[in-house]
Amino acid sequence: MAERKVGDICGSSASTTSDDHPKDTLDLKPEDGDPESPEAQKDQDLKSVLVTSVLNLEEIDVDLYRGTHHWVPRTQRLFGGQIIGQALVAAAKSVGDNLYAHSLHCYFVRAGDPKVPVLYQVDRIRDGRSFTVRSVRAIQHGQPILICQASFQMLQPSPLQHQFTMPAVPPPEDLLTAEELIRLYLSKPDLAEKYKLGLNKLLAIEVPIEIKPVNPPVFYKVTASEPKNLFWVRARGYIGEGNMKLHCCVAAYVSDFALLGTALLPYPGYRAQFAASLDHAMWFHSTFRSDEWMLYECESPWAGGSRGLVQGRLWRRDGVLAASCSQEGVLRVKPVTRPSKL
Ligand SMILES: CC(C)(COP(=O)(O)OP(=O)(O)OC[C@H]1O[C@@H](n2cnc3c(N)ncnc32)[C@H](O)[C@@H]1OP(=O)(O)O)[C@@H](O)C(=O)NCCC(=O)NCCSC(=O)CCC(=O)O
Repeated sequence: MAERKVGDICGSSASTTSDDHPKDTLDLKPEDGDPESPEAQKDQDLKSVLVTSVLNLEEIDVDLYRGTHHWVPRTQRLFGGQIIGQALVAAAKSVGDNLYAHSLHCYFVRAGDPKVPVLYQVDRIRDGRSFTVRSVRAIQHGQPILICQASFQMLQPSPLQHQFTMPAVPPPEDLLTAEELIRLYLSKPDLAEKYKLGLNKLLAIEVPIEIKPVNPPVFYKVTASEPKNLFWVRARGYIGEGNMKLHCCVAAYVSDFALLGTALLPYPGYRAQFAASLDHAMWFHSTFRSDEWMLYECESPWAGGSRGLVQGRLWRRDGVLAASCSQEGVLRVKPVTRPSKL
């Protein structure tokens, strides 16, 4: 598959500036303009696999694209965030540079099969004066696995602007990554053998996202907590200024990671026997860089009927609310059996 510049993956480009009004820029150019320069090559080497692989769809026909997989959860059903991110890439292909993704709504209707690619069929629902809407069916074995609607808007500033306040948390520089935490636990001399296997399996997972939990879990120590979680997240590797639509696609991928588990936090006596996202909705509020640390604030306001509702807010480091998401998932649990103390 030919290497593509960041700018053309979503078919348009708009710089991700810190102000609220991204300026149109040309497609991403290596800093010194010489694509063969060591700096550009370094960027190319460091470029996030999310950009070079996961979100880099192959065009099969008009409004028909094919996506491949990079990382698959141990459940061996496709990661929901991958399907959402690829669907948004497909939707954005036929949307102009002057329009920005502002929301998406999806249903996961069948489990994705990691053994075959995913086809994305785009339906151009409407191109309005200010808003443009696309509908996308993610298809495998001739059946939809995801149905998604995405809406894009022209920039239309307004005097009505407000947001919640970003939670006060330590900066990412003061925290450890998930990998560093696992290595720290593995270094404990008294760690039971049975835990080492599980932790090493976690280390081996090549998730294209870096995560720094704000309140690091104490592995294998089961205590109930509120259904709330905070962690710093960013795409692994370099994406660069590039294309705001692409950063929204990466954020869509990131937003589904570790979100549903928030609903399980109050129930340490249970473990998920069957858990899967049923739907996912997302709203994009301002420009941001998905390859820079962002605070992901997750909470679950409700659970019941073998389902859990979880909500997330992605914050820029400067306190600007970048995106919000909501998701309901099926949560079928069973009691955790612990070895008897006797
Ligand atoms: C949600 C479902 C499963 C609903 O379909 P159905 O109604 O036909 O299925 P169902 O009757 O609910 O049964 C689904 C599975 O649950 C099992 N099942 C049924 N009742 C159960 C119970 N009381 N306790 C435990 N398991 C039970 C069934 O045996 C079946 O397992 P078997 O299938 O083994 O027979 C489907 O719409 C679907 O798969 N949608 C896609 C969900 C998805 O893939 N989301 C994104 C990935 S999830 C994600 O990304 C989260 C992150 C991550 O995965 O890490």
